[in-house]
Amino acid sequence: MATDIHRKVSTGPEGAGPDESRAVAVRARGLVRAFGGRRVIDDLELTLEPGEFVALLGRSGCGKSTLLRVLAGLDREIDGEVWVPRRKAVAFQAPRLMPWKKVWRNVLLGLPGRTERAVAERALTEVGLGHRSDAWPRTLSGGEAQRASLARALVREPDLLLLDEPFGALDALTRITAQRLVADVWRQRGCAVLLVTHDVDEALLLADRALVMEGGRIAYETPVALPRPRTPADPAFAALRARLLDRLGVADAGEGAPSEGSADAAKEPAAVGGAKG
Ligand SMILES: Nc1ncnc2c1ncn2[C@@H]1O[C@H](COP(=O)(O)OP(=O)(O)OP(=O)(O)O)[C@@H](O)[C@H]1O
Repeated sequence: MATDIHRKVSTGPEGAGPDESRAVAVRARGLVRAFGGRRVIDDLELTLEPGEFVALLGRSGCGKSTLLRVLAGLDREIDGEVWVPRRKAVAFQAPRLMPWKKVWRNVLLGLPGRTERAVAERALTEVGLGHRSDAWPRTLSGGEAQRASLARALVREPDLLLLDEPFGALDALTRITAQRLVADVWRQRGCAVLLVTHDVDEALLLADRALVMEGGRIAYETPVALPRPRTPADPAFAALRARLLDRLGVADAGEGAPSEGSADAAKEPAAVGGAKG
C-alpha cells in the first residue's frame, strides 16, 4: 500500500460539498487510489446529482469496485477529494448476510441504536421479503438473499445507494425481477444510485447516465435519454448499446443478447452475465 497517500474524505449532512453551495450526491476531485504504487484510480473526477441513477461500466480490473469502496467510505487510503452524503449505503454482489442472525437482524446490522424489528420489516416489505423476516439466511434463495441485502441498505435511508454488481450472481429471470425492484426503489426513494455493472443492457435499462471507467478515470460518459420503461428493441437503445460496447472494445452481438452485452464478453465469455471473480 502506498504510504504517500493522504486521506481527505468528507461527508456532509446538508448535501453541500466542502466548497460548494450546490447540493450533489457525489463529488470526487483529483481522486487517486494506488496499490503498491500502481494508480488504480488516477486523478478521477466525478459528480452525481441528487436522485440521479448512474451506471458505471468498465473492463474487469479497471477499478470500479475500488471506486465504489472509496465512495462507501470503506477505503480511505486516497489522495484528492471525495464528498459523499452522510446517509449512504452499499450492497455487493455477495449478499454478505451473517448466518447466525435471522434475516431481520441482518437488516439492522451496523445500525447503532436501531433494534426495532418493525424498522427491519418495513425495509423487508419494501423489497417483497416481509414474509421471510424470521428466516435464517441459509434458507433464502439467491434472489431473496440479494433482496435482504438491499433491505439492509435501504434501512439506512440513504441519499446515495452504491450497488456493486448486485444482480451479478442471479439467474436471468431473478435478475430481471431484481432490476425492476431497484428501479422501483429508486423511483420511490428518490436517492442517487451508482450501479457498477458489467452488463451494458442493464445500464441502459436503469440509468440516467452511463459512465465508462478506463485508465483510472471516467473515460467516457453518455446520458441515457430514453423514455421509461425501456426496451432493448428500441432503435435508440440499440444505438446507445452499440456506442457503449464500441467504447468498451466489445463487439455488439445485437438485440436480445444481454450476455454478450457484458463488458467482459470478448475477454472471458464464460463469465458473461455478471459472475465476478
Ligand atoms: N486491496 C487491494 N490490494 C491490491 N490490489 C488491489 C486491491 N483491491 C483492488 N486491487 C487491484 O485494483 C484493480 C482494480 O480492482 P477492482 O476490483 O476495483 O476492479 P473492477 O473494475 O471492479 O473489476 P471487476 O469488474 O473484475 O470486478 C485490480 O487490478 C485489482 O487487482
